Amino acid sequence: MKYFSLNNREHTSNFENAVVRGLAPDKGLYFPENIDKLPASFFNNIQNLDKTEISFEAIKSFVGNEISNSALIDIIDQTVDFEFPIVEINDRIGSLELFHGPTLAFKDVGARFMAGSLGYFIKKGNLGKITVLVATSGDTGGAVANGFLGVEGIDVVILYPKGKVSEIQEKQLTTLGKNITALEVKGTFDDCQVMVKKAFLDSDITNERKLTSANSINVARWLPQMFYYLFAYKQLQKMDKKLVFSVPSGNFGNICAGLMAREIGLPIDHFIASNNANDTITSYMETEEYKTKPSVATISNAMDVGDPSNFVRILKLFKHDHAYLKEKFSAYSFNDEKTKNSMREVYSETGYIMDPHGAVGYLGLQKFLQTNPDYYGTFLETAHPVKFLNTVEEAINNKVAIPDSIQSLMEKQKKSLQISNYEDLKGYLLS
Ligand SMILES: Cc1ncc(COP(=O)(O)O)c(C=O)c1O
Ligand SMILES: N[C@@H](CCOP(=O)(O)O)C(=O)O
Repeated sequence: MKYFSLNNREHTSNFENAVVRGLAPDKGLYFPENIDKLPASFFNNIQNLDKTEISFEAIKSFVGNEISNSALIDIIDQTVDFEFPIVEINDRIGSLELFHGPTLAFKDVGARFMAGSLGYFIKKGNLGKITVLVATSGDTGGAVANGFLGVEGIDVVILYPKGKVSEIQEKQLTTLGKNITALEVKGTFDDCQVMVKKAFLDSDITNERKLTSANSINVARWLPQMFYYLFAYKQLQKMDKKLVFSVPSGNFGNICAGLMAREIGLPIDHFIASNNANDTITSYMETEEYKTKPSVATISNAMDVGDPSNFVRILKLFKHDHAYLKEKFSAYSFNDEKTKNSMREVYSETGYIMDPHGAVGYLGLQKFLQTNPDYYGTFLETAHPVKFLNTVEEAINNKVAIPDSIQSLMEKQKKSLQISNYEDLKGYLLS
């Protein structure tokens, strides 16, 4: 499959090179040249397909013949070896739980698929050592650390904003050691993301080290996030209403993967980007003017993003047609108080515990359904509530059971290096 840079159509790449580079040489995000629709027979037969078969059909045209079918199936098998259930909240709303993987957040899918693909290309070719640079506002870091731990030929360097991730998130990305290094940045997630993108264009660094990204800018991190929308559809196919998904959004990679799943034929009528106080896209939908805003800290910290990377891909998917975008895509923002209230209400009414990100997704869905009675809605529960223990326990006024894996993680020693600016990052990468 051929990809091109969204900054300049002339910059093209195959899948392997897009994965190995992360970002195009002009700093643009890669986008597939062709998007093939899955045949109607795939959806008619979906009840008879398992997770690996569904994922393989969805991704194979994006990979082309660059990974052999049997290797691709192995990578997918290892990527989706946990459950993706939809839990009913009421007769109009379900929660698609994406937190049953090893780091308890939806990022495990993309991180594992990318680790498998990059590992395959390293083994096959003569690529030498690769440094995977990643910026995280909380969950990507842990998932990438876990997915790439011990992968031959890869060093991982994770940048995270100091004091702005939860205690469990920080432990997940700072305690593994081996080929994983965590850099604690004095600043916001957006600062981390800017530094990562700058490093790709810095020839002093790229002459010394081969760099790629494990953020959703990388097609191998972004595209497999389509899988769980298809798994969800398998569970929802029986519904006799139109379907809408509400996606708690920060960097917009997750919702953009859902929109790509729709593009390959998934019959989802509408998508909602549910945001916290970081409302760059909510404002864009009202004004049609894209104005980045400095990110503000919220209780749904992994969505504290002021300049979401993937929105350009969404505009491309909608061919820059604002009227078409508005018909199929809504964006709403909610503050922390509303988020906590919804966690409390849903818990007291149903006993279901939402994490703060899922709660923002729930709020967006609730708002949409108020004026759209002919839909059945699913919100994505993107992380396990235990990852935000204090916030959740305070909101529901009750204790959350802590899994054994988290108990032992909390006893491990955090190891990180402190950096303040780009020069510090450069110094580290050249050292
Ligand atoms: C728990 C959780 N929910 C939602 C998001 C937002 O997802 P995206 O950045 O793909 O919009 C993130 C971070 O990516 C997250 O970690
Ligand atoms: N919320 C993310 C931010 C980075 O998003 P990504 O999908 O582009 O990696 C996080 O948890 O780090």
